[in-house]
Amino acid sequence: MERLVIVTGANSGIGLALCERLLTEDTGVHLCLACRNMQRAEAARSALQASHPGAHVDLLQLDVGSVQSVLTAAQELRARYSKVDFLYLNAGIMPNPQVDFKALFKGLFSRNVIHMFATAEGLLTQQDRVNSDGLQEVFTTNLFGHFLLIRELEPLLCQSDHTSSVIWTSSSNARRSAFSLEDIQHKEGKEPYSSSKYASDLLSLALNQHMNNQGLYSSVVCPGMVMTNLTYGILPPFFWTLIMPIMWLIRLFTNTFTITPFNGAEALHWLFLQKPQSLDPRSKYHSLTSGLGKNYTQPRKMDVDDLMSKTLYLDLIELEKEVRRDL
Ligand SMILES: NC(=O)C1=CN([C@@H]2O[C@H](COP(=O)(O)OP(=O)(O)OC[C@H]3O[C@@H](n4cnc5c(N)ncnc54)[C@H](OP(=O)(O)O)[C@@H]3O)[C@@H](O)[C@H]2O)C=CC1
Ligand SMILES: CC(C)=CCC[C@@H](C)[C@H]1CC[C@H]2C3=C(CC[C@]12C)[C@@]1(C)CCC(=O)[C@@H](C)[C@@H]1CC3
Repeated sequence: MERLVIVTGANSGIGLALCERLLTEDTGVHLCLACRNMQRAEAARSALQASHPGAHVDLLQLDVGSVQSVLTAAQELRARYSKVDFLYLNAGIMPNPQVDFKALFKGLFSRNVIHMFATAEGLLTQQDRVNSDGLQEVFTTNLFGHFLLIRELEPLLCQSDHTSSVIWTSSSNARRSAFSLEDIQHKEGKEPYSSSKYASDLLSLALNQHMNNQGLYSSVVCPGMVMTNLTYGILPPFFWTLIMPIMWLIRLFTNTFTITPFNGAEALHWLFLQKPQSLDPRSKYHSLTSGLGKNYTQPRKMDVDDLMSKTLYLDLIELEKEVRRDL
């Protein structure tokens, strides 16, 4: 039977590469590209249909950073479809990134150099802002908008005799110490990206605990270090041109430098082929590329605990009530 796959942030980078790979895997797949910019979404659909003539590709206007847009988009999805098989929560932002060059230089000569290049730990800060809903923009885009979307799509995701998969594009940059239950939106700190990705790891665990019995399964993925609009935004273009040979060299020493969106989409694609019941809710599934260019997926245990994940889940439900009240 035709499977319906919704991908947020599908017009570029890892999301678009995933769509290409899914259509190559299964020409019968029914894709829905959920994007904030319809011109870019149209361009993505044209590219997909050029390489896969006759592919079934729908478009949906969705800005996950806006509560009203999520509610409107979910209403449209409920009107269009009777069930959802895969929901890839992939849209994400890292606004105004700053690289700590002192830490980078120090790290280059430390024993942690591989870890530093795999996770960017201690290297990156961002400048967040408050959106028109009065919420932190990174938190809303990377986490809360997607949470709201799941809640709104429950009738399509949770059905008897049917399982559905929700797959978060998280990151190895997710770090417990960047996240606080006292400040889930990360209003205070300078690492909203890391905080939001750690929150998605926690939330995925909670979703499994609350919703497996309704047929919904959640997983998290790290695509590795991929050259996309998000990464190109971190340094000026001339700098990237300068260090690109170094990036390919680093790839020989670490399997986390997947570099191309096709490689980065490896674990997202791999999860499409698995039975959701067979997956480990406490593992993050990493896209990896060997020095010789072989792609593979590897589960790695996450640094998450049940109490934190449950508390975050309840806090998000509370926040959901508040934003609905304020609409
Ligand atoms: N690149 C990397 O090395 C890594 C990336 N990731 C994660 O992968 C995911 C995909 O990013 P990547 O492909 O790298 O980067 P891109 O910038 O290419 O893709 C991000 C996508 O998200 C969309 N998006 C951003 N904000 C919104 C919004 N408010 N509503 C709807 N769509 C939105 C973008 O749309 P638009 O074109 O309109 O901006 C774009 O399609 C992100 O979640 C990112 O955090 C994780 C680890 C590493
Ligand atoms: C090669 C030299 C000398 C400099 C480049 C340093 C950084 C710009 C680069 C090193 C590790 C990278 C990295 C990411 C972005 C670019 C780096 C900081 C990510 C943060 C991108 C988004 C993610 O989610 C992470 C998994 C990436 C981790 C590694």
